[in-house]
Amino acid sequence: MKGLFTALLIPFDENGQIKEEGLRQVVRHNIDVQKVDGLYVNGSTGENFLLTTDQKKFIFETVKDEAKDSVKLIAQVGSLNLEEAVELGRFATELGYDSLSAVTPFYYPFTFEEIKSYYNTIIEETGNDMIIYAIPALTGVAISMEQFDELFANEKVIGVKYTDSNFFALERLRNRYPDKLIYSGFDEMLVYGLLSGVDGAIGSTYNVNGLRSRRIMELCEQNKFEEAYEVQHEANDIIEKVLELGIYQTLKEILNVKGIDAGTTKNPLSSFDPSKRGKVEKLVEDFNL
Ligand SMILES: CC(=O)N[C@@H]([C@@H](O)[C@H](O)[C@H](O)CO)[C@@H](O)CC(=O)C(=O)O
Repeated sequence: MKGLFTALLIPFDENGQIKEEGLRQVVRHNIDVQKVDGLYVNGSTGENFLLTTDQKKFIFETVKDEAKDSVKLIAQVGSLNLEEAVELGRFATELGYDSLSAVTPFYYPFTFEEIKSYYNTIIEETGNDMIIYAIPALTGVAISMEQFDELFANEKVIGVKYTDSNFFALERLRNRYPDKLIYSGFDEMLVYGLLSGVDGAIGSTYNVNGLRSRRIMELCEQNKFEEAYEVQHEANDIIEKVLELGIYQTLKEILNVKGIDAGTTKNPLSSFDPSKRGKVEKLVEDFNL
């Protein structure tokens, strides 16, 4: 379960329906061209929180059918509706997903006891492993070291997708839990995560920049940190432009420019502004995406 995982983009049509053939093309592109080690399915990048339960299930099913056992598969099942999270967890587990993941419950000011109960319920009801999806910037939920102690006390909690810029906390977590899986969640900080000893990375830009990101990982493994940092600079030139133009819209447009049917985003997310297509074509050319 170590290595480079793409947070999968999901192609939608103008009516918000999933484009199955496009989804299969995006899966194949990640496996065959970006050569990732795994896919993180129905995460933020997959616009998960805009979908119906049936759409989430269709995605789990289609991705598994296309990927088979060629890469590791993590199913993000987090939901404010715990019954839905359990239903999705059972469904993905029966499909053979290697682990579940779930975002910390958000919106309401949940206590840590409520958050812990949420994770333990999903694990008890599914029997699968769990990777905590911690993203304080979007959920407002920060997990303390002591709280990680309690979550990691459940041996089925195998790790955390650490999407935060607190590298002191990351270093302390790595030091405290050498046997748990820690994934870097911010692609623009991949090299710092690797320096902190993460076991892998999960991110959106690997849909289009997986090969360059793998290079950063390889250089860090070889202790060639200056060279790794140079490649991170290139990756961040791409990420800066992608963020400026709209992250998910632009990542999909890069794939569309390359002839992969990545469709569009789902309402209420706005679709890509076609007047900016020239900027995307230049990005693809300049960085050999
Ligand atoms: C909010 C968001 O999209 N975060 C991305 C990052 O890959 C992010 O897009 C990237 O670092 C650019 O900021 C991932 O952490 C999200 C992720 O793994 C997911 O799709 O669940």
